[in-house]
Amino acid sequence: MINIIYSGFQTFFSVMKTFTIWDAIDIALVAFIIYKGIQLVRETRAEQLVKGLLLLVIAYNLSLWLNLKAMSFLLVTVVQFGFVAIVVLFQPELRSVLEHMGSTGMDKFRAFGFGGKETDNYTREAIDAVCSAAGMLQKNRIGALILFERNTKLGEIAKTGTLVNADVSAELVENIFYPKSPLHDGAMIIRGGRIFAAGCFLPLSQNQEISRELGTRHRAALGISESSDVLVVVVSEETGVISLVERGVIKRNLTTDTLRIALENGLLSETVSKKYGFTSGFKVFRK
Ligand SMILES: Nc1ncnc2c1ncn2[C@@H]1O[C@H](COP(=O)(O)OP(=O)(O)OP(=O)(O)O)[C@@H](O)[C@H]1O
Repeated sequence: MINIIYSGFQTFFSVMKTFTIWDAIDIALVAFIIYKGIQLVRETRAEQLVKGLLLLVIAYNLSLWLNLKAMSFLLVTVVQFGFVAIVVLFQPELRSVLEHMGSTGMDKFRAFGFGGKETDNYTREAIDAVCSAAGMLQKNRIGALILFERNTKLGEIAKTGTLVNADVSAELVENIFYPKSPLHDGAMIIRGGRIFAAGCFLPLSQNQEISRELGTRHRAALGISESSDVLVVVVSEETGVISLVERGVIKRNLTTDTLRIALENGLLSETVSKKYGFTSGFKVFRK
């Protein structure tokens, strides 16, 4: 036992002798990438996948160590074919992770004061208009689905509806969602503080854990937020409840004031208040 500990120390010190600053940077970089990877897949369907892959790797190494030839052959084959299957099955998650990486880079760019600010005034006006419209729609039990585009472009989604290209005003938002209006069915997209399109069709979320209380309007909001960095405001026709959806997570029962703060935090390059802690850490409503 003492011999083992002694040889362990010897190996450690011989490695440390050749240890340079570049090795430290190398280790720090790998640790950072692993940490970011865990952050990206946490609380997504991919979390289970990563756990499964880790189990496979452990099982493969065990089978090599125990010299179980048939078992290690089987595991290698599973991993090889499994890789292709993973890319196909988890295409939405992989896409979302890559898009998230891209938008995180963009956020950093904005945080240093480049770009973004010139649209803040339009966005602020759009937030005011949407919050005021949400209050009216809630009062009159009129359903609404409003997307605030951020870094992920929603041009393909806009094509499923009608291009509007108008300044945002509370009256126009209310008008579009008025039940007899031709564009009331579907979602409105706000790009750069202007109404870009309305009557758009969104992909529905396939998440089985979404509460059964939530119908297709809310599922559509969750669906688009799973594959993009959009912020979605939903007003329920049935209950008048105002919700905000971001990255597959829904926050329910907002007031127009808490909605405004959440939107400001999520959309403006200089946020006004972090008081409510939105737009991150939402809890998913489960069954
Ligand atoms: N895929 C979709 N893309 C865009 N809008 C959709 C989509 N599916 C449903 N909607 C909108 O949601 C409306 C139907 O809402 P439904 O009652 O099924 O959902 P809900 O989540 O229960 O909403 P509410 O609480 O407002 O009743 C449709 O009339 C349409 O305007």
